[in-house]
Amino acid sequence: MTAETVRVPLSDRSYDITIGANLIEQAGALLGPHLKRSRTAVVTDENVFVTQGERLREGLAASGIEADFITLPAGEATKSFAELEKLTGRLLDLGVERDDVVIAFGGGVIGDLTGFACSVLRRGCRFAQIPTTLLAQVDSAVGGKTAINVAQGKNLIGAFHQPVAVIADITSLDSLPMRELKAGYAEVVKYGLISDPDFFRWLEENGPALFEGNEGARIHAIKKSCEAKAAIVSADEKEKGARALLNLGHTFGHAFEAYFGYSNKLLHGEGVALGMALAFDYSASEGLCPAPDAERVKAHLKNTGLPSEISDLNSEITADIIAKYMMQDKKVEQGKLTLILAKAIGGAFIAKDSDLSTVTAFLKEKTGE
Ligand SMILES: NC(=O)c1ccc[n+]([C@@H]2O[C@H](COP(=O)([O-])OP(=O)(O)OC[C@H]3O[C@@H](n4cnc5c(N)ncnc54)[C@H](O)[C@@H]3O)[C@@H](O)[C@H]2O)c1
Ligand SMILES: O=C(O)C(=O)C[C@@H](O)[C@H](O)[C@H](O)COP(=O)(O)O
Ligand SMILES: [Zn+2]
Repeated sequence: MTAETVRVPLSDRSYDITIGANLIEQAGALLGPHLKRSRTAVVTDENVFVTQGERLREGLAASGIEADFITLPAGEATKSFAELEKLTGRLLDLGVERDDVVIAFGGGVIGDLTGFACSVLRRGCRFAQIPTTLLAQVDSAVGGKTAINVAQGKNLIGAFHQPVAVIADITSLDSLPMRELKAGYAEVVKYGLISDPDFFRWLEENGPALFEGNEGARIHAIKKSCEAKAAIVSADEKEKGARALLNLGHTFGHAFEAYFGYSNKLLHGEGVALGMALAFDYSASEGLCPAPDAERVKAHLKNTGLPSEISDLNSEITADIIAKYMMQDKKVEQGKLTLILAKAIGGAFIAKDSDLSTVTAFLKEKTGE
């Protein structure tokens, strides 16, 4: 099967996303043109190192590139100040230079942390993304948002820093646990819900094939997702406008992730799934979206095994706690919430000046308070 390429056009920061099977074996050939010397640092996590590390070492060595691997703990808690400090120290100890290309090899946690470290290392060094989760292949490896989490909220300390290349090897997904695959799928569904009802319908029909490992279905879903994200990012790199649409479900979802302390009680994609369900329900409750559309969204998430109601979390969270975290969202303007709502499946829009008390009342109904 030949590889597909999606371009992210961003003037002098443009890059290609290469999507296909067995690309890790070709990593040296794909990244070689970006490297100024035949040595690189690879940042990864324990699980990826064990399941995929040797493939990458050999894929680089095949082109004469030597790699120093830095292996971090797996999981969301790694997107922290403490790990950032350790990682930048290790990259400096290795003598990584501004013109070097550090490779982020893993899921969104590794990509976001490594990208952020590279944005500040010697005031900015280059990096490439080799995403190994579905979530990272369809979303986090693309677009240049990098960040760590803090107690106040998700991704609150970060920078925009674009990679020089993205290599999405679908065969890396073969070792990914099903729960992670499903969490990543939530971000795929997001693109259908934002602006592509036909793609949402395709997912309703083909989601199961994707989970069963059908290569064609995986490549199609990843390519469609990357095309959608590339179009939005190239039009609005720094989220001054339309890029906020990519945040569908995130103002709610990030609040739940922060409440659970960035633990594996709730994965990012699971939070996004629940957040999108709430965004559609809230839109319906405000008379903005037909109720059957909200029901259809929730049914698809539920059938996939993703959370679609707050009660699915089995927690003591209250509407006020959710609202407190929501107010830390980066889209807040002059003390007012910005939400991504929908007028239909495929009809998401940006709602500035969203009223916190109306949202809190809606959440109270949802939590049963
Ligand atoms: N920058 C962005 O635009 C953006 C977009 C979406 C999400 N994110 C961020 O991405 C993060 C979530 O990313 P994620 O879902 O990839 O989580 P993750 O990076 O924690 O990876 C999920 C789990 O899968 C394991 N893993 C990864 N690849 C594997 C493989 N091929 N085989 C076996 N195990 C593997 C990891 O070790 C980890 O345990 C969140 O922090 C979220 O905020 C960022
Ligand atoms: O790329 C974007 O823009 C997104 O919003 C993609 C999201 O899926 C991603 O989770 C992002 O990190 C959230 O952005 P944030 O600005 O709310 O932290
Ligand atoms: Zn996300």
